[in-house]
Amino acid sequence: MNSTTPLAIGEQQHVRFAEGLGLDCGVTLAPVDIAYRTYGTLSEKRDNAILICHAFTGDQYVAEEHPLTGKPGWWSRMVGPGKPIDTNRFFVICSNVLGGCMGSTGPRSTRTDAQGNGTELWGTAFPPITIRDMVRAQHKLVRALGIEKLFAVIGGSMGGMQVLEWTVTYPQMMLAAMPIATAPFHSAQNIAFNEVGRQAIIADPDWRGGRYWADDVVPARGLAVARMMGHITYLSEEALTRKFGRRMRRGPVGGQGPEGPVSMFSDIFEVESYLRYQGSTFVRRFDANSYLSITRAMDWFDIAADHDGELTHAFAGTPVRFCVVSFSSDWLFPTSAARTLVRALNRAAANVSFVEIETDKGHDAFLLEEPDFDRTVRGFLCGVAEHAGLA
Ligand SMILES: CC(=O)SCCNC(=O)CCNC(=O)[C@H](O)C(C)(C)COP(=O)(O)OP(=O)(O)OC[C@H]1O[C@@H](n2cnc3c(N)ncnc32)[C@H](O)[C@@H]1OP(=O)(O)O
Ligand SMILES: N[C@@H](CCO)C(=O)O
Repeated sequence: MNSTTPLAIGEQQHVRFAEGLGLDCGVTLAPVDIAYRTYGTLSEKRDNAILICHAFTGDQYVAEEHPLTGKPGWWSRMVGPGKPIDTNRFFVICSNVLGGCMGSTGPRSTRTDAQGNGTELWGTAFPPITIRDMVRAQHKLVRALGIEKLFAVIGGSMGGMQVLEWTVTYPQMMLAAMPIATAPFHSAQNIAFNEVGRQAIIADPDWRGGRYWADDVVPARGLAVARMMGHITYLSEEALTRKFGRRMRRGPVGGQGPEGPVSMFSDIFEVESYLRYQGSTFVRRFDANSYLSITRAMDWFDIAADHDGELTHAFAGTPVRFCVVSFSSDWLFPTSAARTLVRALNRAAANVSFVEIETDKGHDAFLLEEPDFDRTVRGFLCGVAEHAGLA
């Protein structure tokens, strides 16, 4: 098969675990639904599966048209026949995270009793979840698909947190790990940004104590502002300058625009218009209570805290092969955080390589065209496959 082979998309999309899932907070969440997509074919030996973990607002539509936005999958560039994560060779799984809003159990799911009856949504009564809870849910899915060992677990940003959690919780269940644009703990600055986003949502009168769905409204303004602020952190000063500089859509205050006098409240600069657009399109595809729940899960993430405060202990004796990737202009999950991780892995005598990609695109560079990054992903997977004797 070659790169023109049509993408083989699996039929399965959804699995329900009636017994539920024990969460870090002590609650058993039941039932638990996991929505997922698969691409490619599982080998007879079941040894070619790659789990892709999505970032904060991503979902399972990694390599196919998104059902709400109509846009290509968020990693269509990376996943497919002949692509760096080659579906001619690998069987790719991607599931919507626990707490998400694209089919997996989350605040927007109906809360059911033991008999499966229910009409109310979870909303803010949804129990607090952690990155480890997300990974436990993925682990159930992987086992339900009949896979005992994953070839690799790969993900960027919050997806990278899940990759790291996989390596410490289920190290025997995976050959390789590729944590991208991530960190072993969420920094004070990142928690601070998340808190601003949460407060923007909560301050919106349409949030209604988290019960907005009961009144058939959404806190659109708060959620859009949260995304606008978050989106700035996903880019870089250089990228914003390159894209927009100080370009204006409308003349100076007091002048005349196409719709009349220019108000100081208009989107005068192109960059403002861009952010407003990013905010408004986000509201159409994401749930505000999921935003609250998932940002908290990220804030709690701290691998060392669960291992006597020593990151090295988390990886002691790990059999996993790591390739850690960072991007030079990423100030949200900077290269320094990746180095902290790599140093701990080295001290644990882990098998680790580290690549910093030179780019001005900021944190979201992992979602964009970056030939060096593509080569890194392809090279690492090919190397591990050869070493493991994968056909
Ligand atoms: C890993 C995961 O799980 S995926 C996570 C979920 N998905 C995302 O986060 C994707 C959403 N994020 C993005 O699209 C990010 O902007 C990026 C950085 C990844 C994409 O970057 P780029 O491809 O360079 O797109 P860019 O940031 O320029 O945005 C383009 C959009 O802005 C619009 N736009 C550009 N300039 C302006 C402007 N001045 N005013 C209004 N709109 C504008 C474009 O029309 C385009 O709209 P479209 O998406 O409807 O086609
Ligand atoms: N832009 C991506 C990455 C953020 O970390 C997202 O929204 O999920």
